[in-house]
Amino acid sequence: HDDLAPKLTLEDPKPISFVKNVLTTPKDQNYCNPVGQIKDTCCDFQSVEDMQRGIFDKIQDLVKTRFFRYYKLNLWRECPFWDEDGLCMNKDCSVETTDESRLPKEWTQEALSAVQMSPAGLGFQPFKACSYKDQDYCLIEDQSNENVVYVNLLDNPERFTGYAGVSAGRVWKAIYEENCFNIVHKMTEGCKTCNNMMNIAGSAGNPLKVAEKVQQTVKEVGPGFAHVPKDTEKLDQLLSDLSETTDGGENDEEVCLEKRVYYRLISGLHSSISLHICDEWFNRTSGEWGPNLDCFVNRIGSHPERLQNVYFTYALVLRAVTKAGHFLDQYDFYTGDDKEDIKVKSMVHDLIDNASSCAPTFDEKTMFQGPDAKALKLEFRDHFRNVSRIMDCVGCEKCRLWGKIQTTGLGTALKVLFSYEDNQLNPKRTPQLLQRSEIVAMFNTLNRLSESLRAIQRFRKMYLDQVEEAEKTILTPLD
Ligand SMILES: Cc1cc2nc3c(=O)[nH]c(=O)nc-3n(C[C@H](O)[C@H](O)[C@H](O)COP(=O)(O)OP(=O)(O)OC[C@H]3O[C@@H](n4cnc5c(N)ncnc54)[C@H](O)[C@@H]3O)c2cc1C
Repeated sequence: HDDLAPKLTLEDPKPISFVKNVLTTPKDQNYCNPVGQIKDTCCDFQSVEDMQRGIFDKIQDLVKTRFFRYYKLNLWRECPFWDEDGLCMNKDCSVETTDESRLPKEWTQEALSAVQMSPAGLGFQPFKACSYKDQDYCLIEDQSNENVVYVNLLDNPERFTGYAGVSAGRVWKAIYEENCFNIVHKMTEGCKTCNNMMNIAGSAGNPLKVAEKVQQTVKEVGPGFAHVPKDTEKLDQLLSDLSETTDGGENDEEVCLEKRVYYRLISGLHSSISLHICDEWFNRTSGEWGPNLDCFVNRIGSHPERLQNVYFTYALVLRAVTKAGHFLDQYDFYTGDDKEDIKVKSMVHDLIDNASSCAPTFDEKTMFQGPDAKALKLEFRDHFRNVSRIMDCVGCEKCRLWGKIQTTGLGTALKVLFSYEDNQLNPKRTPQLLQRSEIVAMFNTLNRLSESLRAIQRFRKMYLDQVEEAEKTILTPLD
Protein backbone atom coordinates (compact mmCIF):
# COMPACT_ATOMS: atom_id res chain seq x y z
CA HIS A 1 0.00 0.00 0.00
CA ASP A 2 2.68 2.50 -0.91
CA ASP A 3 0.07 4.98 -2.00
CA LEU A 4 -1.57 4.90 1.44
CA ALA A 5 1.57 5.84 3.33
CA PRO A 6 1.45 9.43 4.54
CA LYS A 7 3.25 11.84 2.31
CA LEU A 8 5.87 13.25 4.59
CA THR A 9 7.02 16.12 2.48
CA LEU A 10 4.00 18.31 2.10
CA GLU A 11 4.63 20.80 -0.66
CA ASP A 12 4.94 24.44 0.33
CA PRO A 13 1.65 26.32 -0.12
CA LYS A 14 0.99 28.17 -3.33
CA PRO A 15 2.50 31.67 -2.92
CA ILE A 16 0.06 34.57 -3.08
CA SER A 17 0.95 37.42 -5.43
CA PHE A 18 -0.03 40.47 -3.44
CA VAL A 19 0.93 42.88 -6.17
CA LYS A 20 -1.36 41.08 -8.60
CA ASN A 21 -4.08 40.97 -5.95
CA VAL A 22 -3.91 44.69 -5.31
CA LEU A 23 -4.14 45.40 -9.02
CA THR A 24 -7.07 43.10 -9.67
CA THR A 25 -9.19 43.12 -6.52
CA PRO A 26 -10.48 45.99 -4.38
CA LYS A 27 -8.66 46.44 -1.09
CA ASP A 28 -10.53 44.55 1.60
CA GLN A 29 -9.95 46.08 5.03
CA ASN A 30 -12.33 43.51 6.45
CA TYR A 31 -10.33 40.58 5.20
CA CYS A 32 -11.09 37.62 7.48
CA ASN A 33 -12.95 39.91 9.85
CA PRO A 34 -16.53 38.64 9.77
CA VAL A 35 -19.30 40.73 11.33
CA GLY A 36 -22.82 40.02 12.53
CA GLN A 37 -24.40 37.03 14.20
CA ILE A 38 -22.56 33.68 14.05
CA LYS A 39 -25.11 31.40 12.43
CA ASP A 40 -26.75 28.86 14.76
CA THR A 41 -25.34 30.52 17.88
CA CYS A 42 -26.59 33.37 20.03
CA CYS A 43 -23.58 35.66 19.74
CA ASP A 44 -21.79 37.77 17.16
CA PHE A 45 -18.24 37.55 15.86
CA GLN A 46 -17.03 40.67 17.59
CA SER A 47 -18.21 39.67 21.07
CA VAL A 48 -16.61 36.24 20.66
CA GLU A 49 -13.31 37.90 19.74
CA ASP A 50 -13.60 40.26 22.72
CA MET A 51 -14.30 37.36 25.05
CA GLN A 52 -11.46 35.31 23.59
CA ARG A 53 -9.04 38.19 24.15
CA GLY A 54 -10.32 38.63 27.70
CA ILE A 55 -9.70 35.04 28.76
CA PHE A 56 -6.81 34.11 26.48
CA ASP A 57 -4.08 34.42 29.12
CA LYS A 58 -6.14 32.66 31.77
CA ILE A 59 -6.68 29.55 29.68
CA GLN A 60 -3.05 29.59 28.52
CA ASP A 61 -1.87 29.60 32.14
CA LEU A 62 -4.36 26.92 33.11
CA VAL A 63 -3.28 24.35 30.53
CA LYS A 64 0.31 24.67 31.74
CA THR A 65 -0.60 23.49 35.26
CA ARG A 66 0.19 19.99 36.46
CA PHE A 67 -3.45 18.89 36.40
CA PHE A 68 -4.07 20.01 32.81
CA ARG A 69 -0.77 19.30 31.06
CA TYR A 70 -0.80 15.52 31.47
CA TYR A 71 -3.15 13.50 29.31
CA LYS A 72 -3.60 9.77 29.52
CA LEU A 73 -4.52 7.84 26.39
CA ASN A 74 -4.01 4.76 24.28
CA LEU A 75 -2.08 5.96 21.26
CA TRP A 76 -1.88 2.66 19.46
CA ARG A 77 -5.35 1.19 19.08
CA GLU A 78 -6.04 -0.51 15.79
CA CYS A 79 -7.98 1.46 13.20
CA PRO A 80 -11.43 -0.17 13.28
CA PHE A 81 -12.51 0.97 9.82
CA TRP A 82 -9.76 0.11 7.36
CA ASP A 83 -6.21 -1.23 7.21
CA GLU A 84 -4.21 1.79 8.20
CA ASP A 85 -0.64 0.81 7.59
CA GLY A 86 0.65 4.27 6.88
CA LEU A 87 3.06 5.07 9.67
CA CYS A 88 4.58 8.50 9.74
CA MET A 89 8.29 8.07 10.51
CA ASN A 90 9.02 11.79 10.43
CA LYS A 91 10.46 12.85 13.80
CA ASP A 92 7.88 15.64 14.05
CA CYS A 93 5.16 12.99 14.01
CA SER A 94 6.42 11.19 17.09
CA VAL A 95 5.12 11.67 20.62
CA GLU A 96 7.28 11.86 23.72
CA THR A 97 5.61 9.99 26.57
CA THR A 98 6.05 10.70 30.28
CA ASP A 99 7.57 8.42 32.85
CA GLU A 100 4.74 7.62 35.26
CA SER A 101 7.10 7.73 38.24
CA ARG A 102 7.10 11.53 37.90
CA LEU A 103 3.34 11.72 38.38
CA PRO A 104 1.19 11.58 41.52
CA LYS A 105 1.10 7.97 42.55
CA GLU A 106 -2.69 8.04 42.67
CA TRP A 107 -2.72 8.73 38.92
CA THR A 108 -0.58 5.77 38.01
CA GLN A 109 -1.24 2.25 36.88
CA GLU A 110 -0.70 0.49 40.21
CA ALA A 111 -3.44 2.49 41.85
CA LEU A 112 -5.95 1.58 39.19
CA SER A 113 -7.77 -1.09 41.06
CA ALA A 114 -7.55 0.67 44.40
CA VAL A 115 -8.70 4.23 43.86
CA GLN A 116 -11.91 5.18 42.12
CA MET A 117 -12.93 8.34 43.88
CA SER A 118 -11.55 10.96 46.18
CA PRO A 119 -12.56 10.54 49.82
CA ALA A 120 -15.03 13.37 49.42
CA GLY A 121 -16.64 11.35 46.67
CA LEU A 122 -16.70 14.32 44.34
CA GLY A 123 -15.15 14.30 40.96
CA PHE A 124 -11.70 12.81 41.11
CA GLN A 125 -12.00 9.51 39.29
CA PRO A 126 -9.18 9.23 36.80
CA PHE A 127 -9.10 5.48 36.73
CA LYS A 128 -12.53 4.50 35.62
CA ALA A 129 -12.45 1.63 33.13
CA CYS A 130 -13.70 2.20 29.62
CA SER A 131 -17.36 1.95 28.93
CA TYR A 132 -19.85 4.06 27.03
CA LYS A 133 -22.46 5.61 29.20
CA ASP A 134 -25.65 6.66 27.41
CA GLN A 135 -24.63 10.27 27.94
CA ASP A 136 -21.20 9.91 26.30
CA TYR A 137 -20.52 11.44 22.90
CA CYS A 138 -17.09 9.93 22.49
CA LEU A 139 -15.05 6.93 23.39
CA ILE A 140 -13.37 7.45 26.72
CA GLU A 141 -10.10 5.57 26.70
CA ASP A 142 -9.85 2.50 28.85
CA GLN A 143 -7.72 4.05 31.58
CA SER A 144 -6.69 0.67 32.97
CA ASN A 145 -5.49 -0.73 29.64
CA GLU A 146 -1.81 -1.62 29.66
CA ASN A 147 -1.23 0.30 26.44
CA VAL A 148 -2.22 3.65 27.86
CA VAL A 149 0.49 6.22 28.36
CA TYR A 150 0.78 9.65 29.92
CA VAL A 151 1.79 12.48 27.67
CA ASN A 152 2.97 15.90 28.75
CA LEU A 153 1.14 18.10 26.26
CA LEU A 154 3.61 20.94 26.66
CA ASP A 155 6.37 18.67 25.34
CA ASN A 156 4.29 17.70 22.30
CA PRO A 157 2.83 20.85 20.73
CA GLU A 158 0.36 20.46 17.91
CA ARG A 159 1.95 21.96 14.80
CA PHE A 160 3.09 21.22 11.27
CA THR A 161 4.26 17.62 10.93
CA GLY A 162 4.09 17.06 7.19
CA TYR A 163 1.38 14.41 7.57
CA ALA A 164 -0.74 14.65 4.40
CA GLY A 165 -1.72 12.75 1.29
CA VAL A 166 -4.10 9.80 0.95
CA SER A 167 -4.00 8.74 4.60
CA ALA A 168 -4.90 12.19 6.02
CA GLY A 169 -7.45 12.80 3.25
CA ARG A 170 -9.19 9.52 3.96
CA VAL A 171 -9.54 10.34 7.67
CA TRP A 172 -11.09 13.75 6.97
CA LYS A 173 -13.41 12.21 4.38
CA ALA A 174 -14.59 9.56 6.83
CA ILE A 175 -15.22 12.20 9.51
CA TYR A 176 -17.36 14.36 7.21
CA GLU A 177 -19.22 11.31 6.04
CA GLU A 178 -20.43 10.67 9.57
CA ASN A 179 -22.72 13.65 8.95
CA CYS A 180 -25.35 11.38 7.43
CA PHE A 181 -28.58 11.38 9.30
CA ASN A 182 -32.05 9.99 9.42
CA ILE A 183 -33.42 10.61 5.96
CA VAL A 184 -31.08 8.15 4.29
CA HIS A 185 -31.55 5.52 6.95
CA LYS A 186 -35.29 5.66 6.49
CA MET A 187 -34.86 4.62 2.88
CA THR A 188 -32.91 1.54 3.76
CA GLU A 189 -34.93 0.44 6.76
CA GLY A 190 -34.73 -3.26 7.39
CA CYS A 191 -31.43 -3.61 5.65
CA LYS A 192 -28.81 -3.64 8.38
CA THR A 193 -25.88 -4.05 6.05
CA CYS A 194 -27.11 -1.20 3.92
CA ASN A 195 -27.51 0.99 6.96
CA ASN A 196 -23.98 0.23 8.00
CA MET A 197 -22.81 0.97 4.55
CA MET A 198 -24.67 4.28 4.58
CA ASN A 199 -22.84 5.16 7.73
CA ILE A 200 -19.55 5.15 5.97
CA ALA A 201 -20.70 6.27 2.57
CA GLY A 202 -23.25 8.91 3.51
CA SER A 203 -23.19 12.47 2.29
CA ALA A 204 -25.36 15.47 3.08
CA GLY A 205 -28.52 13.37 3.14
CA ASN A 206 -29.43 13.55 -0.52
CA PRO A 207 -30.09 9.95 -1.57
CA LEU A 208 -28.75 10.49 -5.06
CA LYS A 209 -25.54 11.89 -3.69
CA VAL A 210 -25.36 9.00 -1.28
CA ALA A 211 -25.83 6.53 -4.10
CA GLU A 212 -23.04 8.19 -6.02
CA LYS A 213 -20.87 8.23 -2.95
CA VAL A 214 -21.45 4.53 -2.34
CA GLN A 215 -20.51 3.81 -5.91
CA GLN A 216 -17.39 5.93 -5.63
CA THR A 217 -16.42 4.40 -2.29
CA VAL A 218 -16.83 0.91 -3.64
CA LYS A 219 -14.76 1.81 -6.67
CA GLU A 220 -12.02 3.20 -4.46
CA VAL A 221 -11.86 0.55 -1.82
CA GLY A 222 -13.65 -2.42 -3.34
CA PRO A 223 -16.43 -4.54 -1.83
CA GLY A 224 -15.63 -5.90 1.60
CA PHE A 225 -14.12 -2.63 2.84
CA ALA A 226 -15.32 -1.90 6.38
CA HIS A 227 -19.12 -2.31 6.20
CA VAL A 228 -19.51 -2.36 2.45
CA PRO A 229 -21.22 -5.66 1.71
CA LYS A 230 -19.19 -8.29 -0.10
CA ASP A 231 -22.37 -9.21 -1.94
CA THR A 232 -22.12 -6.99 -5.03
CA GLU A 233 -25.58 -8.00 -6.31
CA LYS A 234 -27.19 -6.57 -3.22
CA LEU A 235 -25.15 -3.45 -3.67
CA ASP A 236 -26.22 -2.98 -7.30
CA GLN A 237 -29.85 -3.44 -6.28
CA LEU A 238 -29.49 -0.86 -3.54
CA LEU A 239 -27.91 1.65 -5.88
CA SER A 240 -30.64 1.26 -8.47
CA ASP A 241 -33.35 1.56 -5.77
CA LEU A 242 -31.79 4.72 -4.50
CA SER A 243 -31.47 6.28 -7.94
CA GLU A 244 -35.13 5.52 -8.76
CA THR A 245 -36.57 6.99 -5.59
CA THR A 246 -34.80 10.27 -5.73
CA ASP A 247 -35.51 13.42 -7.65
CA GLY A 248 -32.01 14.80 -7.01
CA GLY A 249 -31.09 18.31 -5.90
CA GLU A 250 -30.67 19.32 -2.32
CA ASN A 251 -32.16 22.35 -0.70
CA ASP A 252 -29.74 23.81 1.82
CA GLU A 253 -32.58 25.36 3.79
CA GLU A 254 -33.94 21.90 4.44
CA VAL A 255 -30.80 20.76 6.18
CA CYS A 256 -31.87 20.58 9.79
CA LEU A 257 -30.20 22.54 12.59
CA GLU A 258 -28.65 19.42 14.14
CA LYS A 259 -26.97 18.49 10.91
CA ARG A 260 -25.67 22.01 10.37
CA VAL A 261 -24.31 22.08 13.90
CA TYR A 262 -22.57 18.76 13.37
CA TYR A 263 -20.97 20.00 10.15
CA ARG A 264 -19.92 23.36 11.58
CA LEU A 265 -18.39 21.69 14.60
CA ILE A 266 -16.27 19.32 12.51
CA SER A 267 -15.38 21.94 9.97
CA GLY A 268 -14.43 24.32 12.82
CA LEU A 269 -12.13 21.67 14.26
CA HIS A 270 -10.62 21.04 10.82
CA SER A 271 -10.04 24.78 10.31
CA SER A 272 -8.55 25.05 13.76
CA ILE A 273 -6.06 22.23 13.04
CA SER A 274 -5.19 23.87 9.71
CA LEU A 275 -4.65 27.17 11.53
CA HIS A 276 -2.21 25.55 13.96
CA ILE A 277 -0.35 24.01 11.05
CA CYS A 278 -0.11 27.37 9.25
CA ASP A 279 0.74 29.23 12.45
CA GLU A 280 3.56 26.86 13.32
CA TRP A 281 4.83 25.99 9.89
CA PHE A 282 8.31 24.59 9.36
CA ASN A 283 10.21 26.68 6.87
CA ARG A 284 12.54 24.27 5.10
CA THR A 285 14.68 27.07 3.71
CA SER A 286 15.39 28.87 6.98
CA GLY A 287 14.97 25.83 9.25
CA GLU A 288 12.70 27.88 11.50
CA TRP A 289 9.16 27.51 12.79
CA GLY A 290 6.73 30.37 12.26
CA PRO A 291 3.49 31.60 10.66
CA ASN A 292 3.02 30.99 6.95
CA LEU A 293 0.62 33.48 5.39
CA ASP A 294 0.33 31.63 2.07
CA CYS A 295 -0.76 28.52 3.96
CA PHE A 296 -3.42 30.54 5.80
CA VAL A 297 -4.77 32.25 2.68
CA ASN A 298 -4.97 28.97 0.76
CA ARG A 299 -6.56 26.89 3.49
CA ILE A 300 -8.69 29.35 5.48
CA GLY A 301 -8.53 32.94 4.25
CA SER A 302 -10.12 32.21 0.91
CA HIS A 303 -12.90 30.09 2.46
CA PRO A 304 -15.08 32.41 4.62
CA GLU A 305 -17.24 29.52 5.81
CA ARG A 306 -14.25 27.62 7.18
CA LEU A 307 -13.13 30.73 9.03
CA GLN A 308 -16.58 31.33 10.51
CA ASN A 309 -16.83 27.74 11.70
CA VAL A 310 -13.86 28.25 14.05
CA TYR A 311 -15.87 30.97 15.82
CA PHE A 312 -18.84 28.62 15.94
CA THR A 313 -16.87 25.77 17.50
CA TYR A 314 -15.26 28.12 20.01
CA ALA A 315 -18.69 29.52 20.99
CA LEU A 316 -20.08 26.01 21.50
CA VAL A 317 -17.18 24.78 23.65
CA LEU A 318 -17.12 27.97 25.71
CA ARG A 319 -20.83 27.57 26.45
CA ALA A 320 -20.18 23.98 27.61
CA VAL A 321 -17.35 25.10 29.90
CA THR A 322 -19.51 27.77 31.53
CA LYS A 323 -22.47 25.39 31.79
CA ALA A 324 -20.24 22.93 33.67
CA GLY A 325 -19.12 25.75 36.00
CA HIS A 326 -21.06 24.64 39.04
CA PHE A 327 -19.81 21.08 38.71
CA LEU A 328 -16.21 22.23 38.23
CA ASP A 329 -16.42 24.55 41.22
CA GLN A 330 -16.80 21.51 43.41
CA TYR A 331 -14.49 19.21 41.54
CA ASP A 332 -11.39 17.94 43.29
CA PHE A 333 -8.46 18.88 40.99
CA TYR A 334 -6.12 16.37 42.54
CA THR A 335 -2.42 16.78 41.69
CA GLY A 336 -0.76 15.32 44.76
CA ASP A 337 0.09 18.79 46.11
CA ASP A 338 -2.55 20.54 48.22
CA LYS A 339 -1.38 24.04 47.33
CA GLU A 340 -1.41 23.25 43.63
CA ASP A 341 -4.90 21.70 43.90
CA ILE A 342 -6.26 24.90 45.42
CA LYS A 343 -4.46 27.04 42.85
CA VAL A 344 -5.89 25.08 39.91
CA LYS A 345 -9.36 25.18 41.37
CA SER A 346 -9.26 28.93 41.76
CA MET A 347 -7.84 29.40 38.23
CA VAL A 348 -10.70 27.35 36.77
CA HIS A 349 -13.18 29.33 38.85
CA ASP A 350 -11.70 32.63 37.72
CA LEU A 351 -11.79 31.60 34.06
CA ILE A 352 -15.41 30.48 34.22
CA ASP A 353 -16.40 33.54 36.21
CA ASN A 354 -14.96 35.78 33.52
CA ALA A 355 -16.51 33.82 30.66
CA SER A 356 -19.90 33.79 32.43
CA SER A 357 -19.98 37.55 32.74
CA CYS A 358 -21.06 37.68 29.10
CA ALA A 359 -24.30 36.27 27.70
CA PRO A 360 -24.19 32.54 26.83
CA THR A 361 -22.63 32.00 23.42
CA PHE A 362 -24.71 29.01 22.37
CA ASP A 363 -28.27 27.94 23.15
CA GLU A 364 -28.35 24.16 23.35
CA LYS A 365 -32.09 24.21 24.04
CA THR A 366 -32.81 25.02 20.40
CA MET A 367 -31.56 21.60 19.37
CA PHE A 368 -33.37 18.28 19.34
CA GLN A 369 -36.81 19.83 19.57
CA GLY A 370 -38.58 18.43 16.48
CA PRO A 371 -40.80 15.34 16.27
CA ASP A 372 -37.81 13.02 15.65
CA ALA A 373 -35.78 14.65 18.42
CA LYS A 374 -35.03 11.52 20.40
CA ALA A 375 -33.90 9.42 17.46
CA LEU A 376 -31.94 12.29 15.98
CA LYS A 377 -30.13 12.87 19.26
CA LEU A 378 -29.11 9.23 19.46
CA GLU A 379 -27.91 9.34 15.89
CA PHE A 380 -25.98 12.54 16.50
CA ARG A 381 -24.33 10.95 19.52
CA ASP A 382 -23.49 7.69 17.71
CA HIS A 383 -22.00 9.51 14.75
CA PHE A 384 -19.85 11.61 17.00
CA ARG A 385 -18.69 8.52 18.84
CA ASN A 386 -17.57 7.15 15.48
CA VAL A 387 -15.51 10.28 14.89
CA SER A 388 -13.57 9.58 18.06
CA ARG A 389 -12.94 6.02 16.83
CA ILE A 390 -11.79 7.29 13.43
CA MET A 391 -8.95 9.04 15.29
CA ASP A 392 -7.29 5.63 15.66
CA CYS A 393 -6.85 5.69 11.87
CA VAL A 394 -4.71 8.84 11.84
CA GLY A 395 -1.31 7.74 10.55
CA CYS A 396 0.83 10.24 12.48
CA GLU A 397 1.26 9.83 16.23
CA LYS A 398 1.34 13.53 17.12
CA CYS A 399 -1.68 14.31 14.92
CA ARG A 400 -3.49 11.33 16.48
CA LEU A 401 -2.71 12.59 19.97
CA TRP A 402 -4.18 16.04 19.29
CA GLY A 403 -6.98 14.59 17.16
CA LYS A 404 -7.97 12.41 20.12
CA ILE A 405 -7.74 15.21 22.65
CA GLN A 406 -9.80 17.59 20.55
CA THR A 407 -12.50 15.09 19.56
CA THR A 408 -12.74 14.06 23.22
CA GLY A 409 -12.91 17.75 24.14
CA LEU A 410 -15.72 18.35 21.66
CA GLY A 411 -17.46 15.13 22.74
CA THR A 412 -17.28 16.26 26.36
CA ALA A 413 -18.74 19.64 25.42
CA LEU A 414 -21.61 17.90 23.59
CA LYS A 415 -22.19 15.67 26.58
CA VAL A 416 -22.39 18.66 28.94
CA LEU A 417 -24.71 20.50 26.56
CA PHE A 418 -27.06 17.75 25.47
CA SER A 419 -26.99 14.98 28.07
CA TYR A 420 -27.74 17.07 31.15
CA GLU A 421 -30.10 19.83 32.20
CA ASP A 422 -28.50 22.70 34.12
CA ASN A 423 -29.76 21.41 37.46
CA GLN A 424 -28.27 17.96 36.81
CA LEU A 425 -24.79 19.40 36.56
CA ASN A 426 -24.49 19.22 40.27
CA PRO A 427 -21.79 16.95 41.66
CA LYS A 428 -24.06 15.94 44.49
CA ARG A 429 -26.60 14.61 42.01
CA THR A 430 -24.14 13.36 39.38
CA PRO A 431 -20.74 12.88 41.05
CA GLN A 432 -19.33 10.80 38.20
CA LEU A 433 -20.35 13.23 35.51
CA LEU A 434 -16.92 13.90 34.03
CA GLN A 435 -13.68 11.97 34.24
CA ARG A 436 -10.35 13.74 34.61
CA SER A 437 -9.43 13.00 30.97
CA GLU A 438 -12.67 14.62 29.77
CA ILE A 439 -12.02 17.78 31.77
CA VAL A 440 -8.40 17.98 30.60
CA ALA A 441 -9.50 17.42 26.99
CA MET A 442 -12.28 20.02 27.10
CA PHE A 443 -10.06 22.79 28.47
CA ASN A 444 -7.17 21.97 26.15
CA THR A 445 -9.59 22.02 23.21
CA LEU A 446 -10.88 25.42 24.29
CA ASN A 447 -7.27 26.58 24.47
CA ARG A 448 -6.45 25.33 20.96
CA LEU A 449 -9.56 27.05 19.57
CA SER A 450 -8.63 30.20 21.44
CA GLU A 451 -5.15 30.06 19.88
CA SER A 452 -6.79 29.63 16.48
CA LEU A 453 -8.83 32.80 16.95
CA ARG A 454 -5.67 34.62 17.93
CA ALA A 455 -3.90 33.25 14.85
CA ILE A 456 -6.74 34.55 12.66
CA GLN A 457 -6.25 38.03 14.14
CA ARG A 458 -2.50 37.82 13.51
CA PHE A 459 -2.87 36.54 9.94
CA ARG A 460 -5.43 39.25 9.24
CA LYS A 461 -2.85 41.85 10.18
CA MET A 462 -0.08 40.13 8.21
CA TYR A 463 -2.33 40.09 5.16
CA LEU A 464 -3.16 43.79 5.40
CA ASP A 465 0.53 44.63 5.93
CA GLN A 466 1.38 42.69 2.77
CA VAL A 467 -1.31 44.51 0.82
CA GLU A 468 0.10 47.82 2.03
CA GLU A 469 3.60 46.75 1.00
CA ALA A 470 2.33 45.74 -2.42
CA GLU A 471 0.60 49.10 -2.85
CA LYS A 472 3.86 50.87 -2.05
CA THR A 473 5.64 48.75 -4.66
CA ILE A 474 3.09 49.71 -7.27
CA LEU A 475 3.19 53.40 -6.40
CA THR A 476 6.99 53.67 -6.20
CA PRO A 477 8.31 54.82 -9.61
CA LEU A 478 11.10 52.71 -11.04
CA ASP A 479 14.55 54.36 -11.04
C1 LIG B 1 -7.28 14.29 12.90
C2 LIG B 1 -6.16 14.90 12.10
C3 LIG B 1 -5.19 15.64 12.77
C4 LIG B 1 -4.15 16.22 12.04
N1 LIG B 1 -3.18 16.91 12.72
C5 LIG B 1 -2.14 17.44 12.04
C6 LIG B 1 -1.08 18.12 12.73
O1 LIG B 1 -1.08 18.23 13.95
N2 LIG B 1 -0.05 18.61 11.98
C7 LIG B 1 -0.01 18.48 10.61
O2 LIG B 1 0.94 18.96 10.00
N3 LIG B 1 -0.99 17.82 9.94
C8 LIG B 1 -2.06 17.30 10.60
N4 LIG B 1 -3.04 16.64 9.93
C9 LIG B 1 -3.04 16.67 8.47
C10 LIG B 1 -3.75 17.98 7.96
O3 LIG B 1 -4.99 18.16 8.62
C11 LIG B 1 -4.04 17.95 6.46
O4 LIG B 1 -4.75 16.79 6.14
C12 LIG B 1 -2.76 18.02 5.61
O5 LIG B 1 -2.00 19.14 5.99
C13 LIG B 1 -3.10 18.13 4.11
O6 LIG B 1 -3.86 19.29 3.90
P1 LIG B 1 -4.64 19.59 2.58
O7 LIG B 1 -4.42 21.02 2.24
O8 LIG B 1 -4.34 18.57 1.56
O9 LIG B 1 -6.22 19.48 2.94
P2 LIG B 1 -6.90 18.80 4.19
O10 LIG B 1 -6.79 19.70 5.37
O11 LIG B 1 -6.44 17.39 4.31
O12 LIG B 1 -8.44 18.82 3.73
C14 LIG B 1 -9.00 17.84 2.85
C15 LIG B 1 -10.19 18.45 2.15
O13 LIG B 1 -11.20 18.82 3.09
C16 LIG B 1 -11.84 20.04 2.73
N5 LIG B 1 -11.64 21.00 3.83
C17 LIG B 1 -10.47 21.51 4.29
N6 LIG B 1 -10.68 22.27 5.36
C18 LIG B 1 -12.00 22.26 5.59
C19 LIG B 1 -12.83 22.87 6.58
N7 LIG B 1 -12.30 23.61 7.54
N8 LIG B 1 -14.14 22.66 6.52
C20 LIG B 1 -14.68 21.89 5.56
N9 LIG B 1 -13.95 21.26 4.61
C21 LIG B 1 -12.63 21.45 4.62
C22 LIG B 1 -11.19 20.48 1.44
O14 LIG B 1 -12.01 20.03 0.38
C23 LIG B 1 -9.87 19.76 1.43
O15 LIG B 1 -9.38 19.53 0.15
C24 LIG B 1 -4.09 16.04 10.63
C25 LIG B 1 -5.06 15.29 9.97
C26 LIG B 1 -6.08 14.71 10.68
C27 LIG B 1 -7.10 13.88 9.96
